[in-house]
Amino acid sequence: MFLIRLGFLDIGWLDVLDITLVAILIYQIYTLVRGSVASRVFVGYLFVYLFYLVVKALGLNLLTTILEYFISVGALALIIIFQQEIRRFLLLIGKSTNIGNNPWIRKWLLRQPDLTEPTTPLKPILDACKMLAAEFSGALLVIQHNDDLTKIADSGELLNAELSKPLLLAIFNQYSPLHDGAVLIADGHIRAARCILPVSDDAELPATMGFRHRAAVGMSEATDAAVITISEETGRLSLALNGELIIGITIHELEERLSQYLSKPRN
Ligand SMILES: Nc1ncnc2c1ncn2[C@@H]1O[C@H](COP(=O)(O)OP(=O)(O)OP(=O)(O)O)[C@@H](O)[C@H]1O
Repeated sequence: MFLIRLGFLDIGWLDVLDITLVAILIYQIYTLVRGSVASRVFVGYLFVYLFYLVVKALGLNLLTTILEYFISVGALALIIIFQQEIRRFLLLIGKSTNIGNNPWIRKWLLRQPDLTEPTTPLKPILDACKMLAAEFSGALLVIQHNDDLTKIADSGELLNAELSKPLLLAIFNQYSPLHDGAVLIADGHIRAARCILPVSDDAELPATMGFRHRAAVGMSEATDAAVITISEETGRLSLALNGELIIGITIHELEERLSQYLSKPRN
């Protein structure tokens, strides 16, 4: 059944639905890559594709073949260039469709057990953060969740020490040889210090945010770890989760968010 007839074009309900869905998809991709270097690549690729459609419609066979080859190789290149954006996009979909995160649904519909306390005790971390923030000591703390962070640990100095507030304070003391970079915490242990984290190229981060904060966001984009930063300049605490940075979080809020985020199902 046709909805509109535009000259030789018959547009039906399905075509309208198709065009709307493609428009929403392109808009979502655009908002994800907006501001980054990848956005220029995205717009460039879109233009090449539109040019290809015109060339094909005109019946220019040689140019169509060349562009087809370019577009198919380009699709592979796009996946590599947009790694971070694709990951963010899938995480977003995964998060918004993960009904299993709702405690009521977990318990009564999925018949899954309750959530346990995080495997890493939060008290030493929170106490250390409070003190470091009060002293304006810069710090970067990565708390492992489910993803394997061996590569990150290997980029720094392996410690495998019991997690404690005094040890965290000693590491982030400005005279400590371990204070630069990030500390990696997993299963109640400080696995490593001086770790190097991936840096985010998110153009929407405030210009005042330096590399410590960009590294926190980058790490939370690339993995499911929770990352805490303490600013050396302002003493402000921030928390990065799934690529989002919560700037100027209070200790109380930090505790709530961490214990909720790091809780795992009881076996
Ligand atoms: N990629 C990274 N991985 C791990 N640590 C990093 C990384 N980039 C920066 N850092 C740490 O952050 C420290 C401070 O960096 P910078 O001053 O650029 O950050 P900032 O976000 O402005 O933080 P602050 O508010 O504390 O100044 C560096 O000395 C280093 O210890």
